[in-house]
Amino acid sequence: MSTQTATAQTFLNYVNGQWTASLTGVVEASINPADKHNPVGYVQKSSVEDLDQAVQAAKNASKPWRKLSGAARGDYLFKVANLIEERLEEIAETMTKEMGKTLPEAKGETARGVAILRYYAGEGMRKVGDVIPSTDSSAMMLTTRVPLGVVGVIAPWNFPVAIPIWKMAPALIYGNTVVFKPAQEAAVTAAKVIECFEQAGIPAGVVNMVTGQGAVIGQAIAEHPDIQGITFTGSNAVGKQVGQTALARGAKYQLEMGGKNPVIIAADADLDLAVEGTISGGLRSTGQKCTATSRVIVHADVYDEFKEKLLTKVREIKVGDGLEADTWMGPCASEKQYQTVLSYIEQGKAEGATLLWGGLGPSDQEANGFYVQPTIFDDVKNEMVIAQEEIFGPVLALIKVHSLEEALELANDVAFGLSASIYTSQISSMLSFIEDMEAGLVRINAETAGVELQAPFGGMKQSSSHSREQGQAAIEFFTSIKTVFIKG
Ligand SMILES: NC(=O)C1=CN([C@@H]2O[C@H](COP(=O)(O)OP(=O)(O)OC[C@H]3O[C@@H](n4cnc5c(N)ncnc54)[C@H](OP(=O)(O)O)[C@@H]3O)[C@@H](O)[C@H]2O)C=CC1
Ligand SMILES: O=C(O)CCC(=O)C(=O)O
Repeated sequence: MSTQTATAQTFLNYVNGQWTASLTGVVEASINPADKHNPVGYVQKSSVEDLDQAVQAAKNASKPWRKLSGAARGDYLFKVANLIEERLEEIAETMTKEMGKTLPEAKGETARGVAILRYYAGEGMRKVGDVIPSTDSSAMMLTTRVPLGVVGVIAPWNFPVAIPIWKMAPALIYGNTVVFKPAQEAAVTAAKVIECFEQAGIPAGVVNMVTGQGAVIGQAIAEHPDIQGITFTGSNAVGKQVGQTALARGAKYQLEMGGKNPVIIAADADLDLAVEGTISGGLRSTGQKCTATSRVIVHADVYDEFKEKLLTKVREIKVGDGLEADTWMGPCASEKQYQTVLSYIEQGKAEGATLLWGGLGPSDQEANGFYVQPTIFDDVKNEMVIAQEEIFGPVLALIKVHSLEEALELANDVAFGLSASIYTSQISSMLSFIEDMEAGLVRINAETAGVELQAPFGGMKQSSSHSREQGQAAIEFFTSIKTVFIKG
């Protein structure tokens, strides 16, 4: 699994049931964004040859795994869930050190991973098909489902436990084997999750992990002729490339990408609740959620009051190392993310938006970590870049409107359609919002983030490839329907 050096551990790939060093012999440091001079660990910078070995192992393991009963596959997932639960504190602490979210958030996410595993373990005992009347009265017609074969999982760093699990658990329960490429940024956390699969005794080759650069390992997954399905979460640019590569060779693919999620604050909203939801939706995890609130569309009648209440609460936010008990918001996950956020803040100022609060890293911590203060822009116009592009940082853009119709028009006037929320007490406004909002997840009097594992999750427009993950919806991606006609 790992070797100890004087400073930090080195984590290996997991291929065919063995912890294996990359053929390249090259490792990369995984940086702690709150303490950039102390790596959390070293991970393999693998080559396409390493990936080929993992795919071969997954291919070899495919038939025996597919032949197991769903209940037997479920038993393995229950064991993995128990092992992650036993190591919850350690895994969550690694996550906080590796990508910066606060320890309570990391613990919550790890517990969510456990719950997802248990949910899909149970799926092994649920129905997979229907009986459909045939026009031939002496025949029987039914549907069953078969796995795709080998599934490639390309995961981001922002939910390093939950996202890989919500892709791997359904892949496995429906009989697929897996080659997992975590984000290099969060590969130590990923290795600890994979250790739990190993400890659960999952057969060799059923789950494999290869770390390395996205442009090398991720691209090779998209291109590999022995990978039949690819599930991806990350940026739009990379997602579309993965989708096009998969389509060109006839592989199935699923993409979950960006968002530019609005919250609408109606004139009749409970403003305290709306402030709470805007802060939690926009700034938790340092705004690094695809479901994070980034546009705050407020009715003119309550604009000033809402703004004052929001400012009062945002001023109280303590930014710091996510391991410290009094920290509310951790650093950006990486230097790249930090630079991206700062450049969007500069762009907002240059475009003429008014910087109400934040905009800089707290100076005493800056030298050691990638900190950005929670940031609020006022006087934002929908055509500004900060109102159109995903920032993936703790930046809120306030936009004033004069009616619900105008709010909905602006809310929909972006390329994305992942999540959206409204704060209102009027049923008619709720109904208009549900009907007219172009988003895969619409939430009333609740923040834009916060996905429940048993419900379908995915976006409209540029936010996804239009499939859905999680809950019962996952079966649609991870299986193919086979229609069976039996004539006696
Ligand atoms: N929807 C979401 O939840 C997420 C959205 N994003 C958005 O993307 C922006 C950039 O973040 P970033 O981490 O660079 O996102 P990426 O899309 O680059 O990364 C997501 C995953 O794809 C891999 N990858 C990178 N390049 C390729 C490629 N050519 N082919 C296949 N896989 C590849 C990455 O590997 P590696 O990182 O190891 O190189 C990682 O595992 C963020 O600012 C945010 O806007 C980012 C993360 C999650
Ligand atoms: O809001 C959530 O709970 C999930 C967010 C998510 O899926 C993501 O950021 O990729």
